[in-house]
Amino acid sequence: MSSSQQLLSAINELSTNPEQVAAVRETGHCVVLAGPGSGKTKTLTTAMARALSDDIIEPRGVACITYNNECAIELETRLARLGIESGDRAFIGTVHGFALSQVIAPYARCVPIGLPAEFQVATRAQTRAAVEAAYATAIGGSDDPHRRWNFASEKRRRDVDRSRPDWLGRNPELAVFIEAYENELRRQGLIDFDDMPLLAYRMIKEHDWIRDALHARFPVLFVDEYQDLGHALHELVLLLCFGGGIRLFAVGDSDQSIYGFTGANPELLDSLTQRCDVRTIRLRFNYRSGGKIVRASLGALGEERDYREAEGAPEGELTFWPVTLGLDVQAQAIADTVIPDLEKRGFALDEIAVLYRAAYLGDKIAEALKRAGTPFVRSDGNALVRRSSRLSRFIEDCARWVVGGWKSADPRYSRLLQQALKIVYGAQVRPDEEQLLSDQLIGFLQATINSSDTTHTWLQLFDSELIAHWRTIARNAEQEWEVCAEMIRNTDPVADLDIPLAHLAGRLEGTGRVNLSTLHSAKGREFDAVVMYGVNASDFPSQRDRQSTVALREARRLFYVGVTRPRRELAMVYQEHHHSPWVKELFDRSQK
Ligand SMILES: Nc1ncnc2c1ncn2[C@@H]1O[C@H](COP(=O)(O)OP(=O)(O)OP(=O)(O)O)[C@@H](O)[C@H]1O
Repeated sequence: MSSSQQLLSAINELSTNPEQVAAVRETGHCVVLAGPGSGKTKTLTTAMARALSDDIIEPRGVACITYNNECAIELETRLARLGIESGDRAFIGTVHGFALSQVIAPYARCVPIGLPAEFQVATRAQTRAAVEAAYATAIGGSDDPHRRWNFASEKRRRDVDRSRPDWLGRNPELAVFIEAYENELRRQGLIDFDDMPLLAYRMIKEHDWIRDALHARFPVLFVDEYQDLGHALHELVLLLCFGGGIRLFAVGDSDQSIYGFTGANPELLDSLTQRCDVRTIRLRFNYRSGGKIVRASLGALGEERDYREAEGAPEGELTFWPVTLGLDVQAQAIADTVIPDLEKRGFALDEIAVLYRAAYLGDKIAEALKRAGTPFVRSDGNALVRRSSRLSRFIEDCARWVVGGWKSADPRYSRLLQQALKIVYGAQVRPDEEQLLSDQLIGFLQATINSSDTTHTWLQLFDSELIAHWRTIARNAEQEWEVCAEMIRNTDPVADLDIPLAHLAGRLEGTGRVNLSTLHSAKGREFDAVVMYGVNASDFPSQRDRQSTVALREARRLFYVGVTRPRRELAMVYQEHHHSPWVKELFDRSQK
């Protein structure tokens, strides 16, 4: 199908929902507000395809910013289905990636911001040392510099525009600490992660021509998951869109804001809807879940919203699994009883997800599933393939290509090459660079097709044949090359961790794999059945959540994100007579 046919068919799929169609056709600033499963991402990707096809003439394009690499990869996959490849005319990435590759890297040497041409991104050890040095010069005393830096960091993320009175007016000592820290980094030709949007903001604000250059390249800016992006992105949006002529298309849901600890603030999204130059469109239908699950989710949130299931949608099912003891026994019950029960009722393993709050709980479930002989794939901090790392996902895709994907074009080689180019070069690539990288990649992949290597050996080859060279030529300062070394360590055969390459590639004969994920990583995803693990009174909310109203509200939103992931069935697993108070609220509301 050609890309214009793909676009027509995507618009057609939305035709029963006039609000979605209106959003896709909007040509002014537009904010789409809606609950889970209402098609926000689908609307955004279709609007992006339409803008590229109808409104924007080549070589101009669009930029699309989202919260993290995981969301960016998901968007790229959805856009590829509409015939749009990231890189051609579309930037798709995080706000840090945008700041670095579209503003700092191309323009830093043209303006005086104190960065050498060959600046580097500081390592964790370098940032810690800079905090200690800055503390000694700016504050002194016997306090723990890092504890104090937590407060400074919060101020740094919030007070983006330092020409405003708040910068020195509110907690001036922290302002001095921050400036000393940044000077320390600059002295060594370094920037840190939080510097990226801040420096980009300053460069655009102080130099109109940079803003105009961005406008010329990207006349429309798309933002997904706006509620999770912090003050820096919001200030950039105000500068570029309301001061610089770029059109804004943003989607979000304040009820799903779960990144408060990184500086996200759902009020920033709400503030956009107060503007008279922005059209706000609200979507009401939940296309994902059955009516019972939609009602239960409102009980989980603890607030009323005007959301409902799509017409004719089946009710869906809620099941409750009280287990006599704590988390270990609950994990075993999931592996021995809950998942086999779902399987017996026709749910495919790869359409089942077990969700939990932290990676150590993933370890418990993983152990229990191993004992039960059930295959699984993890997306949490202890996963072999980190979903939030582009390099890690690329390595997994290469494994899929080698283990049969080369025959079925799943994944396509051209997509692998695009991924490699983005990882190594970030933005612009010369044709000779592309050719060289392609030769290396295809050479390695073809040489390892059908080899009998295990994952560990194959990763070692990947590291020595590709990564070793790529890290010497890379222009993408954001890259985490150590991810491959970490994967090699995590498949160490001496510790009995090695697995067949087909396992890494997710190509095991005859069966899919259960998804294990933290609630944070489950954001934006959907499954036929979701098992919520450890919904105990002491965990939802935890002692820590109870310490402030803000933390309690965020914990509740996190619970809500989990509850809104299933299409057909939601299973709650908890300790008998010790369930979370939210379980009862959810059950009561589902009955109405
Ligand atoms: N108009 C529509 N008709 C039928 N299905 C739709 C429509 N819009 C979206 N969907 C489907 O609904 C599901 C949820 O869509 P999508 O992931 O875009 O929602 P979302 O609002 O981004 O969800 P969340 O905020 O929970 O991540 C997807 O399976 C999508 O294909």
